[in-house]
Formats: sequence, structure tokens, C-alpha cells
Amino acid sequence: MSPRAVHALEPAATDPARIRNFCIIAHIDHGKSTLADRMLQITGVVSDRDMRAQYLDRMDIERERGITIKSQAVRMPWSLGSAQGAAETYALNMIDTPGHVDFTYEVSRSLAACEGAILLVDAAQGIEAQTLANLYLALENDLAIIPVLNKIDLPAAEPDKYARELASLIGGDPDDVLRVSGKTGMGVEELLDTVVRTIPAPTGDPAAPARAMIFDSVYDSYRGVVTYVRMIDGKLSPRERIQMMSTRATHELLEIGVSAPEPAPTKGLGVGEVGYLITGVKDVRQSKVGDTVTNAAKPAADALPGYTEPKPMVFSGLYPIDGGDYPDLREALDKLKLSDAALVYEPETSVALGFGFRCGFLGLLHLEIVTERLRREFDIDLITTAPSVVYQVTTEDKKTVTVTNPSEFPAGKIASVHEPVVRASILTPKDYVGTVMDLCQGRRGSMQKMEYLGEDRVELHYTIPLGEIVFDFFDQLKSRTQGYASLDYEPAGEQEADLVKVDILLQGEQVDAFSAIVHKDKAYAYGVLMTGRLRELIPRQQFEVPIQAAIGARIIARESIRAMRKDVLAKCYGGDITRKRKLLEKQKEGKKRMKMVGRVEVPQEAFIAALSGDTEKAK
Ligand SMILES: Nc1nc2c(ncn2[C@@H]2O[C@H](COP(=O)(O)OP(=O)(O)OP(=O)(O)O)[C@@H](O)[C@H]2O)c(=O)[nH]1
Repeated sequence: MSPRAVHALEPAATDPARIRNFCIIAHIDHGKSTLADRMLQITGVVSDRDMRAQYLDRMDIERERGITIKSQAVRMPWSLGSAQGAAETYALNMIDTPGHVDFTYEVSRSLAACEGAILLVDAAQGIEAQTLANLYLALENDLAIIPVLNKIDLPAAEPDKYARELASLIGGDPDDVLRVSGKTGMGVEELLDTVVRTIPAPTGDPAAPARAMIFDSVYDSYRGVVTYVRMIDGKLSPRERIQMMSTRATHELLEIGVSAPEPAPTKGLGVGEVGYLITGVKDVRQSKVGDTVTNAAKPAADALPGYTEPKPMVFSGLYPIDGGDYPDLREALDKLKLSDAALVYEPETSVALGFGFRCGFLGLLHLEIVTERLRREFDIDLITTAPSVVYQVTTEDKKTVTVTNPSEFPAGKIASVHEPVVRASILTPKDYVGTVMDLCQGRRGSMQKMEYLGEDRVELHYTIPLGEIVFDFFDQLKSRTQGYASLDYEPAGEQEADLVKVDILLQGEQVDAFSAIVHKDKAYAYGVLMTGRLRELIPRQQFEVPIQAAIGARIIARESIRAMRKDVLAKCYGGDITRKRKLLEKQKEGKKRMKMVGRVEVPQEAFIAALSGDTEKAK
């Protein structure tokens, strides 16, 4: 803790002139959470004894993976270097934001609650794709930007070089770029002073009817939904009735307070303040992010401008391995939905996999996190089918169908297929420009623009079909550029494309879970690859299993698995019965992880690995 940390904070309705609302924006791994930790410690809101790494990342998955998923807001007291006494104390509200592309929508809503942003850049890496993407979002929200280089304690840091780069990006003097180390705490006090000096105080009308913007809502199993708000006008107090302006639903305000960072109830929240509300509501959908909270007795006339709703970009089928777990899966999804408004799902059935759900996600990381949580928190063993994007398919009789599951691709004559595309921005050292262009071309990308950023880095702008980047594009990009390139993308509408559905048949029977929508030019290669992979992945059975790939009735590739009787006991000479039993048990275990498709046993890995595009996993 710094000697300048201030203990007591006025409980509520702080003078807006003494409030600063800011967030930290950075590329992934540039050290946002570590810097936030240091700020909590230096301002004294978390004692050295209670400090643990990534204090604000509450979810186990967040901590294990070292990523931030849900944003959090914390209030910290700070007094300027020369100032003394509580009168000079400022309340700094820091809103932590996630860095991964899947969660961009969380970043933008956090930004809307702030007047300023710390743009944090790793002093050994320089500007990356999400640095730019987040900077643009911040500028769109008219935020004051404080450029900061982090990790200056690293021997590999090149602060002079990157200060120039950063200054030329946002306009300004390289000497004004602050240099800090979130790890050692170096420069963090100066940074807090700069926050107070350069970020504007919030403005709003204290006499107007209350208007608070919801920027996050989190489900807590003990307290119900905790809604995070930023007060724009007026004041909210405990026990009063509040109204959600989009639905007109009213609730009693059971508790109102600030996160400091543990929840601390207050006598209310006034103009410019950031805090939480608890109403006893149990479902995050009733406390919608982007909605405006007002006073039910004296409602505001107009709601605040909302946010764009997150739209699921990637769909996948989730099936319990044990069909008996289906009701549990439904219950688990209902529970997850309470805290994850971006998750959508509806029941679906697959001939191969039985009853399950088609779920929509923001991206692959979101999918991974949800399935991981289902496994971990709800103990459900799942098969996830290959992720698919959303296609609009128009048949010759002018009917348009939205296809989120390749097996629902309409049969018969197709007039057109539209696929989602994204605007991708890739930052790479100039030596790798050729390889990156090859990769993008191979994925049907079309280059829009190429720009030099500083001396040796290039930003490439591409329009690429989303379906071509959801699988292994990022991994490929990283491995082809030795980890140096970075990627950011945003939806950019749809385009018409020559796409076909490729089916896979086992023993002449179509396996719906294996169907995929691919570009016509790639269909043949895809069929050969898939049948080859499945031959490797499916163990020999007691009969021959032909594997075929087909477009409609036309077979485009074929492999077969030769028959073999798998006698696990063959290896057991002699009569050691315990050993025999062990082997049989083991075989039974293996069987559990198999799914019967017709008469064929298919290991669960085949469903995801065969289609993931990730050749390593498929092996
Ligand atoms: N040497 C050094 N390492 C740092 C510093 N700050 C962060 N790191 C390390 O950089 C890595 C990433 O830091 P995080 O704070 O998790 O990064 P982040 O930006 O919050 O990452 P996301 O939450 O995933 O966006 C961790 O291994 C940190 O220990 C620093 O100032 N110096």
C-alpha cells in the first residue's frame, strides 16, 4: 500500500468533480489484470495479506487460463501527490475489461461507462491487433486516452521505440507516454495521478429523474442477479422502486452499493458513480445490459442509448454422451444462461447422437468456456459437434432458410447461399507478410488495405468468410509467424458464395453430425481429408466399414476400415483372471466413450477432432 492510499471513502453521492471513471484497454496478455492488481494494492483497497494474483478474475476458468471473461468494476480512493486530507480524495472507478475478440461486446459496454481509458501496451511487444481495435472503440466513445507502456522491468523491453510508435498512433509526444511495471509497481502512482489529472470528471444532472446505465449483470447463487450500473443523472437510494426502461418492469431496490472491491452497501448512488444494484431478480435477462434503470415513481422521459446486442456467431450441437443426462444438460444450460446472456440454445435431435441442444456462441473461446463449465461445474460428459456459422440458403422456389446446422441444409435445387464475413485486421512483422497473405488467400480472404505501422510492422486488412477462420485460422496464423502476428475481427455482413453440403456416410448411412458446408472448390479435398481422418479415428469393427463423402447423391471420396475382431484377451497367456478382468474393464471404459452410429462404434473424439480442422488433434 502506498502512504498516499486513503482509507475512508465517502459512502455515497460523492461530488462528481471528485470522481474519475476509467478502464484499462490492452491486447491480450499485455498485463491489464496485473496492473489492476497493483492499483488495488497501492490504493489500499486490498491489503497486502489478502492480495492474490488476478484479484478481479473471479471464475476459476478465468484464473486458470489467465484471461478475463466478465468485466468488473472497482472503486478505489486516491489523493493527488501534493494534496492532503479527505477533501482532496478522489474516487477512482476502474472497470476491468476482457481482451479476447469473442468478448468485444463486453469491452464496448464497459467503455460507455467511462470518461477515460488507459491504453496499455507491452513494452516488449508493441502495438497489437486488439490494441488498435480497443483504441478505436475508445475513440468512438470519446474517451480521453492515457498511453502507457507496461512491463518496463523486462530486459527485452524497448520503451523508446514503442513510445514513438504509440505517440504516432494517437498523436502526441513520445515523452508523454507513461512507463510502468504492473509487476513491480514502478510508475503506478504517477499513473493514478495522471488518471485524476487528465480524465474528465463525469457530468450529469443531479436534479433530473434518475438514469443509470446497466453495463454488466452477473448471476450470483446467493444474492441473485447483481447489476452493475453507471449513474448518469439523478440518484438511486435503497428501498426505492426502480424501473427497467425497456420492459417497464419494476423491482424494489434491496441493496445498492459500490465494489471496493468486495461489495459495500451505500446510502445510494449519485451522478457519475459506478456501483451495483440488487433486486432479488434471479435471471440476468431481466436486468439487461444496455438497459436504463430509472425511478418507478418519477421515471425519466428517455432511455439512454443502448448497446448493440451480442449476436451468436458460431453454432454447435451439444449432446450428452449418456442419453440419460439430457434433462441435466437442459437444467445446466438454463443455469448458465442466468449469468451468460450471450448464450443461446434450443433442443435438437440428431440421428447419430440422439437428443441434444443446438447452441449459439460469440466465438470459439466462448464455446470452449461454456462446454468446459458444463463439464466442470455440472459434471456432464458431452459431445460437441463441429462448430458452424450461420448460412442463409435460398432455394429455387424462393424460400430462404437460416441454417445453423449443416444437416439442415435444404435438399434440392439451391438458388443462392449467403455466408457471414468479417473484417479482419492482422498485425505482423513485415518479414511474415508473404506467409500471412498466403494463409488469407487460402481462406478465401480478399485484401482491402495494407499499412505500415512504425518501422517494421504491417497491418493487413482482409475481408474473410467467418466460416474459414473459426476453426484453426488463429493457430495457423500464430504458428506461421512464430507467434508474432495478432488478429482482430468484426462482423462485416454477408456475401454470396458457392457453397455445398458434404455428407459423410458410414456403411452407406449418412451421419448427420458429420455433415459440413464447404466451398465448392474445396469440397473434394475436404471429402478426401475427412474420410482419411475418420479411417484413422474409428477403430476396426467386426465387419468392414466403408466411409464415403458425398455431395447429394454423388460420392466424392471413399475409404474403408477393414474388419477385425478385437480380442483384448489375446494378449493374456496363462490364466491370470484378475488381469483378464482388468483388461475387460478397460475395454468397457473405452466403450463408454464410444457412440453407436448404426452398427458402428465411433469414438467421441471423432466428432470434434475430425471436423476441427486441427490436424494435430485429429491424429
Ligand atoms: N515482467 C513483467 N511481467 C508482467 C507485467 N505485467 C504482467 N506481466 C505478465 O504478463 C502476463 C499477462 O498478464 P495479465 O495481467 O494476465 O494480462 P492481461 O492483459 O490481464 O490478460 P487478459 O486478462 O487475458 O487480457 C502474466 O504472465 C503476467 O505475470 C510486468 O509489468 N512485468
